[in-house]
Amino acid sequence: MSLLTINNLSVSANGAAIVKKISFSIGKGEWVAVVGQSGSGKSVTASALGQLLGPNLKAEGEVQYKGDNLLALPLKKMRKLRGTSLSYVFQDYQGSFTPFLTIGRHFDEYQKAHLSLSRSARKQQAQEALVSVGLKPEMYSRYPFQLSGGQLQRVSIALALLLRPDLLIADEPTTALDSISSFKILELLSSLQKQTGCSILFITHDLRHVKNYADRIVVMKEGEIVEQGEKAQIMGKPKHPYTQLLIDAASSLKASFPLRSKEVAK
Ligand SMILES: Nc1ncnc2c1ncn2[C@@H]1O[C@H](COP(=O)(O)OP(=O)(O)OP(=O)(O)O)[C@@H](O)[C@H]1O
Repeated sequence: MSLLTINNLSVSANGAAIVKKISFSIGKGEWVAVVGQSGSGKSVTASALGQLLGPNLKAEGEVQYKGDNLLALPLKKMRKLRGTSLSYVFQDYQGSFTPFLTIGRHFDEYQKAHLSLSRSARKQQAQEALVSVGLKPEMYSRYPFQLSGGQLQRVSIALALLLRPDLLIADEPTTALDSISSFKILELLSSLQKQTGCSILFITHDLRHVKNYADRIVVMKEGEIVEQGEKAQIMGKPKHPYTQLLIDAASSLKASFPLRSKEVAK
């Protein structure tokens, strides 16, 4: 069953097309990966879904979610949906944190905006969320600069999933991390997806990040979808030469993917 359906989505900057009439859907509980090289329009597509485009960008088309076209939703309603229905994790996790606020304060601000819980219930919920992403509850009192990149990205994921959204949009969440931390984040997302049943829209330029996790793959090039389908078909029998190029690039990079979980100490 489809959770979100994108129909002829286009994004333009001052009349110049960046994303060109793309259509794909995300099923309930499905992990859909959007792959393509830098500049192919992946992030712009992800941002368009939650009305997060820069002021000079214009989106057209339809993004159907539970009977609404997200592109046409009044901003107030869209703000309510962000976090509760669709949530984001970004590559630039550092930028999502205010340096002089503790991790606990970040949770607190978010909880106060969306929930009506007592102070102690908020703290308990936040600490449980930290534990759910493999962090110690004591991290609650730390400042962002006292955490590693991988730990901070885990906090971003805990925050993004706090309100149990239907869809997590993960825009290159591992790009700024070393390969072992990246692997751990991918494993974490996979296990959280199983626990919560959320769908994941995973944006990446690196097909190695896709092969263990995605159900379906959408390949973008210069703002267009050149191919989409089940992972086995795309990886095993790509139809488009560009997809083959991405596969070749991924297999020529002898990095530490895929590692087995037990080889990676926590
Ligand atoms: N606000 C903007 N104004 C004008 N052009 C933009 C804007 N944001 C993005 N672009 C352009 O749109 C194109 C697609 O950008 P996008 O960030 O979606 O690429 P991407 O596939 O996510 O690349 P990467 O993997 O490097 O993040 C690029 O050519 C980019 O320069």
